[in-house]
Amino acid sequence: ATTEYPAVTQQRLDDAHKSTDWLTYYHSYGGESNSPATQIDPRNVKNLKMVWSHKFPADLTQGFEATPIVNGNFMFVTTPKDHVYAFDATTGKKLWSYDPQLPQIAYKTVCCDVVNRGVALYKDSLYVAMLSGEVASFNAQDGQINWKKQLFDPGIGYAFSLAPLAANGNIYVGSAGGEYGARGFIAALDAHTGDTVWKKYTVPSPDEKYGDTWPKGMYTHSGSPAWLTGTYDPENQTLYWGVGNPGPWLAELRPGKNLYSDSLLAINAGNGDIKWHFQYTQHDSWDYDGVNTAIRAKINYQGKEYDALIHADRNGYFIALDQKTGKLIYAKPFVKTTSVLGYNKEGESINNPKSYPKVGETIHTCPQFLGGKNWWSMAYDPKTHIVVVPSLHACGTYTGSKVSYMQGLPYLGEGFSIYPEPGSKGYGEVQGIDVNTGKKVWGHWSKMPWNGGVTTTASGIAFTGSLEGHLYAFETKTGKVLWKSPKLASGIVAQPSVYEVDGKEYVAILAGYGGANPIWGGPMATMTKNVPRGGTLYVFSLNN
Ligand SMILES: O=C(O)c1cc(C(=O)O)c2c(n1)C(=O)C(=O)c1cc(C(=O)O)[nH]c1-2
Ligand SMILES: [Ca+2]
Repeated sequence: ATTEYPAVTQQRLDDAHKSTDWLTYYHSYGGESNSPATQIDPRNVKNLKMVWSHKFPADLTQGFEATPIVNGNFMFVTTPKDHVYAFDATTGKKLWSYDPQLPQIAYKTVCCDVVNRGVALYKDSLYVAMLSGEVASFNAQDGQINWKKQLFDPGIGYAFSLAPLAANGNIYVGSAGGEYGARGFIAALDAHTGDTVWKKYTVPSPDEKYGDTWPKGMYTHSGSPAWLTGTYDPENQTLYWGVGNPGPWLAELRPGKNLYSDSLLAINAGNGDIKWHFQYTQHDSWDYDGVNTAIRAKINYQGKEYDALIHADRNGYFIALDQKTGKLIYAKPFVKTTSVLGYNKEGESINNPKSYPKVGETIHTCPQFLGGKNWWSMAYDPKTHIVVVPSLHACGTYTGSKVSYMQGLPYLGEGFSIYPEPGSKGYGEVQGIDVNTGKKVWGHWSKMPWNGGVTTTASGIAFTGSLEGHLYAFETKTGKVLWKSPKLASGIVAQPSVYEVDGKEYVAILAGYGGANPIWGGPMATMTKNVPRGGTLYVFSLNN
């Protein structure tokens, strides 16, 4: 029976890493995507059975990318085109749903499918950011709208694709639009009223610090979006938020380091001030968005303890940074890397001059633009100090072309193609990486790309789904396949969530192939053309 909605207090969010709910995008503020649940363990996981499923309207044929968010026995998911659904997490009974019926213009400047990655919860409310530029607050219990705010006009270059982050009375969002030259921003809205508390552009204006890392006048159409949810340290109220690719893609048109493109920002959550930055890729010409999650982790590297941030970058490096200073601890390639050759003592990327395309010229480099890993959440199990990373082994060509900025139109100046990384056993590899060394300890290969996010549990399991449509349970420590679900109705590009209600543990996953790969993947997309489309939510549990 559906009960009263339990308020998501700040205390519950601060303690979310210890919770068997799934209250926030990465389960916890630290970004671990690691549940303390242990009822499903490596021995009994083979007995998992589907307990309920929900098929979404058949006209939603795009990518289902949301992580199911669970509070008590309420589960919330979003679908392509920003529909919101609330279910009873134990029975699948639909409690309420909302279709914003976005106008066509809302889909105009969306680079990589009309996706939504999920909701944020705070107190009695639920928050969604939409492709149209709206951020909306709902009563989580019944779906009544509290407020709606428009942060930008649809169709001019911006979109929201991310799940918002809730902390200390604020709702944090970041913009997409790197492929349209839309100058990126991160904003804090008052959770109660929706009023903007602060808004910070990711590219400084000429009079601000680092404004001189761009040619004069370019900052107004500089890309550098912030399209994935950041992580957070509640103790010193610092956000760790990634910034995407600079615009246009063709670096030749914008001499300089182009800060803060492809960087991690440590941000004062109260006022938006930048405490430090680390630029993963300077002067990017390959769409190596630096938005991928930076997980807070205690590591021991070469005999020294660090409060670190660990991150698998699009540029192919697995990176550990010092949380306090943003200084580089290590950077180790996890796929073949020929654009960025390494990092110097100052922590600057050393870029291969031969990997820069010029107008009318073609270069080959690795990884290609979707990166060694795209936005797909990795999961970190502190007990084994292993992080499980969905990686992509692909290289490609880039050809430079002339481009000028036009509001609302693509701003690339490059054409591109994709081919398999020479010598690799497929496009996809789920990797177990020991954060104390930065080195791979196991790999599970697949011919097709692996675009599913990962969730680990305290019992030593890593759950993640394949494009073939199977949810897998790997042993976190060894990569051994412990269980594989029957083939689901579509391929998986979302992250599972794990939760308990009334002492029973469940695993939830959205199947519904889509996202960037089928749109931009060329031959890599062609090999996935038989993956059926359409979204279904599946929930598994032990039959006891
Ligand atoms: O620069 C940007 O603003 C931006 C936004 C997004 C997005 O919002 O989904 C993607 C990308 N870039 C991108 O480069 C990319 O590879 C990508 C993949 C996906 C996806 O959902 O599968 N989104 C995006
Ligand atoms: Ca991009």
